[in-house]
Amino acid sequence: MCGIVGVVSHQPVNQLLYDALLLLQHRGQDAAGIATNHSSMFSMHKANGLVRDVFRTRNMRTLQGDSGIGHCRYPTAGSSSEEEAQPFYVNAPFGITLAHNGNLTNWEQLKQEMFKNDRRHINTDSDSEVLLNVLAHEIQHATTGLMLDPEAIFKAVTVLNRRVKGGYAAVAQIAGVGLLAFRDPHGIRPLCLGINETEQGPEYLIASESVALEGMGFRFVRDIAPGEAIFIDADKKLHSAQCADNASLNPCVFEFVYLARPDSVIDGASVYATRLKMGEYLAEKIRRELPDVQIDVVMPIPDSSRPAAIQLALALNIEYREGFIKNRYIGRTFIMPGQAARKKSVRQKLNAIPSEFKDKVVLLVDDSIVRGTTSREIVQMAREAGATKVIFASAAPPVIYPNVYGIDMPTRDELIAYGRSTEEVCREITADYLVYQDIDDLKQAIADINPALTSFEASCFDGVYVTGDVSKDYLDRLEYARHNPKASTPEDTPRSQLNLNLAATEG
Ligand SMILES: O=P(O)(O)OC[C@H]1O[C@H](OP(=O)(O)OP(=O)(O)O)[C@H](O)[C@@H]1O
Ligand SMILES: NC(=O)CC[C@H](N)C(=O)O
Repeated sequence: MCGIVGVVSHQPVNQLLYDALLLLQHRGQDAAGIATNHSSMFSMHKANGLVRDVFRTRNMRTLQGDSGIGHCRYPTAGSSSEEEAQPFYVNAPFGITLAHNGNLTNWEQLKQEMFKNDRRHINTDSDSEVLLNVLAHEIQHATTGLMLDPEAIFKAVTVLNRRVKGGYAAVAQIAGVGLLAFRDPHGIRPLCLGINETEQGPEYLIASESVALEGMGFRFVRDIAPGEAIFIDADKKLHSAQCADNASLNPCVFEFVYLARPDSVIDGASVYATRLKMGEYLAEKIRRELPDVQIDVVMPIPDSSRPAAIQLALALNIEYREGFIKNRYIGRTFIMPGQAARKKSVRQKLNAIPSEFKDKVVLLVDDSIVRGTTSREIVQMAREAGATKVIFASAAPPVIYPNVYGIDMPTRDELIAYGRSTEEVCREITADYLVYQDIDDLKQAIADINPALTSFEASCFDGVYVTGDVSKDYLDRLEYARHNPKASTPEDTPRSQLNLNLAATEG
């Protein structure tokens, strides 16, 4: 779940892209990058770090042009090395830069195809570099001569959508030609379009979340449809086309649970409103499951669980208090690479106010329990602060399957609920009671806000992979690669493993 942004303006766009990335920082804290286009030249700067640390004035000065793209990264494929920071660039055809949010499930197979059939060299283990090369190859094929019209671009995206599997929302810029944005045919990752009417004509901003449009003074126009591509040409004229054979909307439920900012609206549903609803449904379950437990106070684990906790307290008519204070200078711990960094950060990030806990039965509400790093520490901290009983409630169901579409939960053994009953997880996190949201209630909480949303990508909870290419073998291989990082590149992967992968992705 990286943050992506693309803009076509009448003014220099460097500051606008920087500010938009700051608004998307919660989607990726590992690396950031901007590429701008000035006539037929690109300028690019990218590095590991937060947006505010990556760009210095001298870098900003070099980012010239009135259109460009930006990215903040949370790695899902490859590594967190600087070479894999985005945007990526290829020089042929025309010169293209690309920024991608999501994860391709067949990137290794595509990488091999690119090399063997298309003679394209891919220099990293990033699936996003593969996506760019597929796009470049298909644009090359769809074009004759030096003219590149919207029809050829949409044809290229149509073929790309047939070749590429997984979750992807992308913005790409073709040097001197225009800005392209596209969303995968299952509509897993979000992408929306905004407009700013000026005296010189309209300006367009495309971003992962609506918060980036509003924050930059653009008016939200609409979400980009699954399988749709939008192209804004050099004259700033917008073209759009459906580029998928069988498009269907299956937004990722984890965007609503945790990833997105609450003030964003994704696919017609306010993230904040869906989190309130999650709190309501969770309250009903607590009422059913713990009818005899006298709870004194409801507390959120800041930040993401706050709306659910507020509404839950209201529904149960229990006092809502903030017992944990978050250090606002520590980033989001779930999206940090490495378990050691995550563990250390929980206590640095959250501190308890003892008077709020002393001699109380507290109900702690979190948006989700993934590895259990946060909940384990938090329950202990609540007890140390004087709570007599600690009840833990999760606004999302148990996470038991890996996510392969852009959230870094790749191996089952990292997930605390994998292979454990609710009682066993409760024991692991040392809580007195543990209540998880039901999956149907989670989906309903989102559908209550936008009834047009009838299907979701909820694989980490229900094991249903909407792209249809993720088999048990595939997941086994992913785990093997995760546990044996040296063997994770196709060149180093044992032959048998590679065959397994190709069979899994073809099947
Ligand atoms: O079970 P775990 O693996 O610990 O993951 C779940 C936790 O991680 C997130 O917190 P984070 O600090 O990332 O973000 P937040 O401030 O937005 O809640 C989330 O809100 C949970 O508290
Ligand atoms: N979280 C994401 O969207 C990651 C994008 C891409 N797969 C990467 O690892 O850079």
